[in-house]
Amino acid sequence: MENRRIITTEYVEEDQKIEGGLRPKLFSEYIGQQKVKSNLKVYIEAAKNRGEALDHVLLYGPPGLGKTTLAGIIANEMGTNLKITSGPAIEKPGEMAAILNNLQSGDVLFVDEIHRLNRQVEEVLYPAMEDFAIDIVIGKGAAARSIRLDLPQFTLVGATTRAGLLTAPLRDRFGVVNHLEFYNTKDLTTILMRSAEVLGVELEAEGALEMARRSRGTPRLANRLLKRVRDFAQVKYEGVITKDVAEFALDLLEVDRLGLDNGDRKILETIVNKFSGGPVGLETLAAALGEDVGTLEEVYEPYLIQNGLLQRTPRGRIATENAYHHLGLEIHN
Ligand SMILES: Nc1ncnc2c1ncn2[C@@H]1O[C@H](COP(=O)(O)OP(=O)(O)OP(=O)(O)O)[C@@H](O)[C@H]1O
Repeated sequence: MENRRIITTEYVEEDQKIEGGLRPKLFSEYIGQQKVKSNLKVYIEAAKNRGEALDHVLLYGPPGLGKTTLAGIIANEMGTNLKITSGPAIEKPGEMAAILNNLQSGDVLFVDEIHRLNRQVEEVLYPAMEDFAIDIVIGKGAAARSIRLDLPQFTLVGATTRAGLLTAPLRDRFGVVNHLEFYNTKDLTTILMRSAEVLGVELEAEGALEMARRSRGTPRLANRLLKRVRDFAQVKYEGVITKDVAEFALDLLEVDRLGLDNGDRKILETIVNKFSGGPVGLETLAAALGEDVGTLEEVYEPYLIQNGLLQRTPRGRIATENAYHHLGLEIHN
């Protein structure tokens, strides 16, 4: 789909420049997600009191909601180190064994996109998570034997866009499972005000509110929009982001009042125009859009569903009445 660069909630290169300094390091700086925070605080406190590593944590939810950030906070609050890797980056069981073997006592190992680990690599994790040990096979054929290597206590923090994508044996080994939700406008406004302060941008409350509304519940996107609108304000409006500047810039970027971009609207329009409003199966819809099924389901749909624009039914996807209103279309039954 065209024009995905700004609105995509997935990590893109330009985020690297802005995210470093903005990433909260402690719970006190991490805005929103109250349930997740208070849940984790209790477990961290208890683990610290027992002098043990924190139980393994699974974080799931759409991209850009702060899973990596939370893993860093967990390590900071536990007073340990964070090691970061991802499912697709580890191809061989030996690579996973080496990573585990290099951990220090209490370390937090963050595995992003953990559902994308291949089966053999995943199997290395089972004894590591359960008994803090790895089994290494030495020799071949009839002479092969397995030796067990002890590991220090560590905490695995796994992140995935959908918990349902994990195999049952892996999912069962997480003691703490947390779902990250889209942020509300108030929390996003606070995040934007904080980011503006860190970046030294003059942002008026109304401007922040306008951007928050259009950030599709996602801090990563809020920060990216802030940077785009800041550039705009610098060139045209003496650097101050007012409500008018925010509105003008976001309209220009074709991010609408619900935070939808051309790509989102195209999904809804396709259901309406090509499939009479649905129901249409996910794969048929993906083919009609020329989009990957997984991306459609994990990245685009959650926000459209959350906003009552799209419904998932057993017979397929349906564009809701709200979607017709939002697109300015009439419903033909
Ligand atoms: N609760 C929060 N408060 C303030 N800023 C936040 C919060 N959550 C995330 N952010 C900001 O959003 C950016 C993106 O967060 P992060 O990289 O942790 O997302 P993620 O869920 O790990 O995404 P992905 O799974 O796609 O890697 C961070 O750099 C941070 O600046």
